[in-house]
Amino acid sequence: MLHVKNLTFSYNKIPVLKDISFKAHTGEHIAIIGESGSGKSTLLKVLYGEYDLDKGHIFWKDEAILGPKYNLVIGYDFMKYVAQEFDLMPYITVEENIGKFLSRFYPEEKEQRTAELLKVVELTKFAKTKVKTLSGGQKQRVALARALAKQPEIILLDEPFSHIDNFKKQSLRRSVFKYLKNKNITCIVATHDKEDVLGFADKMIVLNDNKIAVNDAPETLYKNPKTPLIASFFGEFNIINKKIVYAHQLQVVEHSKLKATVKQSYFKGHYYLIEAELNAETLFFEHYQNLEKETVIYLSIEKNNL
Ligand SMILES: Nc1ncnc2c1ncn2[C@@H]1O[C@H](COP(=O)(O)OP(=O)(O)OP(=O)(O)O)[C@@H](O)[C@H]1O
Repeated sequence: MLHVKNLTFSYNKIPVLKDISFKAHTGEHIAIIGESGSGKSTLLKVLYGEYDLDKGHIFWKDEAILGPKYNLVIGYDFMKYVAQEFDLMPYITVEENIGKFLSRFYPEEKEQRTAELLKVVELTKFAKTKVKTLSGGQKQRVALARALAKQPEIILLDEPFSHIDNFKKQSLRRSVFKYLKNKNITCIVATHDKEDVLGFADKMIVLNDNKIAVNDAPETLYKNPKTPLIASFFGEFNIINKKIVYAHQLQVVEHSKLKATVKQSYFKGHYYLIEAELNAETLFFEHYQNLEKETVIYLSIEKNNL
């Protein structure tokens, strides 16, 4: 288990992370979310032992994770970290990069393991390609596979699919997260993308104002978003009568107290997102068809429609 206790960290004088405490059990998947600059990447780096803490402790099982003041070499064998900037070896092939840290003394095992990981990151076809000729997304996948090569007990992933196109992203995400679960590898993912969280994360930690605002199951937070920051992670929402109402919870009805005027319709695939004006405030709702500008409509809140 990863145990973070009252962690405070600052680069200079002002703390970027204040009094952070949480646990991650073996095999658990924890997502770290928060606005840009909220300290997600910093938290991962600190967990990896890249910096010394101002206060607090980090433990993996019984071992304290310590920063450079105590460790000549940063990092631990049981932990891998995939940063946003991946430092691969450009002049060797994809499979050589992945196999780099695997023992040469067991060539068959090395080959098998490399093939397994190439499959997980969907790069089998590129095994013999030199890394310098790959795209950003392909390089990101090599970095992931390389981190998994010597199976870690815990992996820290910073925006792991940010460079990967939408065609590949869904299946790759499923493949990588399924692999981590099957191997019981604890995984901490910093992300902006709700698709990395919903359906995969056991817990979601929201960083705000340098602290943990909430730490709970994504489903619980989605169904009962206590703050606009949490709701905004899941999608478009409105504040109506001081309550958070997702855009998809509003329905057009024949008559109601919520009378709005359509200002814009955005095609979103299986629905349209409609921007409307209600009491001089902008409001968003989802509708099955396009609505003409200046159409007057009435809305009702379907609280059960989550
Ligand atoms: N090496 C550094 N030295 C000084 N300040 C830093 C350093 N790295 C980050 N910061 C500051 O720490 C704060 C948190 O940055 P961090 O990169 O952890 O945020 P983030 O939530 O990961 O952001 P993003 O989502 O944009 O990647 C920011 O205010 C940033 O400017």
